Amino acid sequence: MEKFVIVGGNRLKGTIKANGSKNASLPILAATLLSGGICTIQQVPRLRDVFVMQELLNYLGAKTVFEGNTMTVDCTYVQSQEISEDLMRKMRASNLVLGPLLGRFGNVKISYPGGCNIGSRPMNLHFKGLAALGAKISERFGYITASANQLAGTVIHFDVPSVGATENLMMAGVLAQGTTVIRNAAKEPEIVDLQNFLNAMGAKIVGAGTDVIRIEGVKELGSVTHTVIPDRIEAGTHMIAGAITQGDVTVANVIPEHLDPVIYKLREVGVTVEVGEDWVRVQGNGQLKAADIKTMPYPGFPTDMQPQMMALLTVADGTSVITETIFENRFKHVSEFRRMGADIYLEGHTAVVKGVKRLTGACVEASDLRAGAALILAALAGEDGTVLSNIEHIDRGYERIEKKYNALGARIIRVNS
Ligand SMILES: CC(=O)N[C@H]1[C@@H](OP(=O)(O)OP(=O)(O)OC[C@H]2O[C@@H](n3ccc(=O)[nH]c3=O)[C@H](O)[C@@H]2O)O[C@H](CO)[C@@H](O)[C@@H]1O
Ligand SMILES: C=C(OP(=O)(O)O)C(=O)O
Repeated sequence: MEKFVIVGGNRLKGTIKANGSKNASLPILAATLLSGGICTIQQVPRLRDVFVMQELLNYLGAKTVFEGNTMTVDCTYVQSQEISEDLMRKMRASNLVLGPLLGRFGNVKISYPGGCNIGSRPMNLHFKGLAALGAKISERFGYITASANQLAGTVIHFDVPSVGATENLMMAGVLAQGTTVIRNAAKEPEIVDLQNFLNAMGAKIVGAGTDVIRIEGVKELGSVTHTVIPDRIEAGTHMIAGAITQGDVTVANVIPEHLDPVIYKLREVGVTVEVGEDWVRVQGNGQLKAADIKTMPYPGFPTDMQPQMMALLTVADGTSVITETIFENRFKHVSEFRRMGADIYLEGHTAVVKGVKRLTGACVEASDLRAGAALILAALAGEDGTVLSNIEHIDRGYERIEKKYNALGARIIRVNS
């Protein structure tokens, strides 16, 4: 098992480049299953979840080549529409093959996906939407079977805006007969990227980025080359690395608008943030001030940045209130922060964080991807050394994060023990 040994106390300085977005790459790679040709996807991050998606595509009969950050996917000869439980359990985003396989082949059998333990993460909205398009859905022994001779467009209204359900429904709707309308759709930038990818393949979708998405069904989809958008969550994590170490960090390869919720919150906390065309620069200004946060669907403050922002607020002057509204179990990092000397009171969906002068080193565990990233940030600002275990969670979403931070002056060693 690998661990990180982190020596805190160094100010991070310099430029760090964000990779392509994990959460945009995964649905786009799943969407290649809809193509009768070869798709070339650029700026794909080399992450554990992406490798799992590649394994999934190969398992289904696709031919994939992943060189550098470009993945070529040929789904011409995809045959299988049934996926083993072992493979499905490797990540949450494996559920994104449901829509495209059903749309193209009219038949799919998968088990429930795995993924980070941050909440119950049901799939009822995916199933309700697909059933509204005419699919017959059944569940038996943990397996879900969906079938339809021909999906037919209709109006779907989500109870809550779900990113994954919006993506699955878009991918199922592109080859459906007639028009599919998704109301109360999720508005995340990764959904806009998926729309752009599908449209470049020949789909007719408008409205991604708003809460109404309209899809005119087409007969087939072709080949395309597409560049994935930069990862706003990775970029936001690096911004906090600059802020929490009172450093001076420029994050390159970003779409600043996607970072607005983080930029405005960091300014409220007293951090200087300069915004360029495709970069942001973060400078620590001495004292950090408390601020309240409520996670919300985009363009609200992202739940995927909540643990990292909590790390920053543990050392801010005053009391911050953090409310998690998206996932009911996304506070597992709190007990680990406490081991590092943080003063946090937890009640239900709310964490009350009283800032302390400094965190101390400790032996802590990453319970999930962003909790792990947040513990790195806390350790960078802490006194002494921290040993962080379960770092395989972090490798799901960050490509060699220790290498990037060490280039800015951090001291993080990956050890095997
Ligand atoms: C690969 C990927 O893109 N993952 C992101 C995606 O996850 P994911 O797509 O799984 O998250 P959703 O947007 O679906 O979840 C949002 C909320 O909807 C609920 N829900 C969802 C589906 C459903 O059928 N029924 C239901 O009730 C969930 O429990 C949650 O409370 O969006 C989340 C919310 O921004 C992010 O944290 C994840 O990083
Ligand atoms: C929760 C996340 O991812 P996933 O939905 O793939 O578990 C995340 O990226 O923070």
